[in-house]
Amino acid sequence: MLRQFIGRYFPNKGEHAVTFMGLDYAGKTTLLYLLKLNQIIPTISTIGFNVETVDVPLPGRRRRRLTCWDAGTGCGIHGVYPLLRMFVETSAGVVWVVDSTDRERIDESVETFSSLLIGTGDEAGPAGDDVRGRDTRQVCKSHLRRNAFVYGAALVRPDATAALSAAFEWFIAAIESPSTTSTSKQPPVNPGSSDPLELDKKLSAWLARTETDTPPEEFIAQFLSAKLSTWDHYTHIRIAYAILTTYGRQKGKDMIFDGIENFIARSPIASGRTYHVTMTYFWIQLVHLGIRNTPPSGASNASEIMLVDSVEPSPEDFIRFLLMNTHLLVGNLWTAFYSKDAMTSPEAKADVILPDKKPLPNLVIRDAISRMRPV
Ligand SMILES: Nc1nc2c(ncn2[C@@H]2O[C@H](COP(=O)(O)OP(=O)(O)OP(=O)(O)O)[C@@H](O)[C@H]2O)c(=O)[nH]1
Ligand SMILES: [Mg+2]
Repeated sequence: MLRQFIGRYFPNKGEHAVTFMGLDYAGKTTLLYLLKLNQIIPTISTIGFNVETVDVPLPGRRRRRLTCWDAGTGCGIHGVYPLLRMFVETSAGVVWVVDSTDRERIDESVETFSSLLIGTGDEAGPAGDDVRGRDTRQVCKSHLRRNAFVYGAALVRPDATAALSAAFEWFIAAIESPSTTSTSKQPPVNPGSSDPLELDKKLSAWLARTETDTPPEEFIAQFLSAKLSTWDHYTHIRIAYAILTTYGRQKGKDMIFDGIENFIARSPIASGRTYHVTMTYFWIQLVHLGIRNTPPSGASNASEIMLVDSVEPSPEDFIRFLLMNTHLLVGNLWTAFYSKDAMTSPEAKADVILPDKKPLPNLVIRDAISRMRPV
């Protein structure tokens, strides 16, 4: 089902779709925009995906077009990456980015790579081993089980393109070789990690619901008059999406706060629920970020749209928004930012409190990038 939806909502012109994955701060977004814009741009931790069509360099000044899905870890890697494994299924290949200067986390990167993509977390990294004296490339190589290769590149150096050319030449040959295409479509599932199958089912169920949803205006009217027939996580995400894309953040935010309080007070299907101001704020913030990060439909590829200033998706772009922001399926996503004690406190219920674990992101990289042009 995911494959069909991606094909329909992110159509391409025959180029391969590939996924960039890796630990937080590994350099995925830096790599993506170096390929796209030929410059190092300031990044913030990515939430959801950045999707860009880029012409990757190959030796001899040749180029090859790929659609790259840069999978952000801004909401914590372990809650969201099991779900991303499903996106691997729709990808021709995966670029796993490792920060080779971060010796302390090489093992963690290798273990995460193994457990998510190879499905063998137990036999994965050399846990407890001291990798600091060893070559990063050797550590990574010794754990590769599939058709994979380790390339090194200092992205910030002027000769980065030469290193990337060699890497992408190997990568494209690998994803086009018949022996890899059959296995790459069947990512193994690691039963030990956090419910990938549950998230898989949930995503399929959400996508199926989009096909029978009432139109956005009718849906908003039902919400405001407390007449919706469902009151679950999907409905909440859709309320925030529909209202923010229709009314904008300033007006929409208050409509959502007031509407949810009203709904809980009046609708029998919400009886027993309590209105929670910080939780409502958290989801408004995350949905708003997702909206800002989703290129609207109507252009032939994401890269054309992202370079157009102030174009935002419409209520009809909800499916594209869901596909690019799958972290929103995770109901306890707030635990990456708030401790349980903070979120369940009376103060958090009555008023917005700030996260006590890490700040909510308030800036989207696309805003900065939309002011740049490829060079
Ligand atoms: N010196 C150096 N810095 C790099 C290189 N690649 C990335 N960085 C820096 O590393 C930091 C994190 O890079 P990002 O590209 O945001 O990392 P990411 O993998 O997208 O991280 P998440 O979105 O949190 O998953 C940024 O400050 C980059 O400028 C590199 O090759 N050399
Ligand atoms: Mg990123």
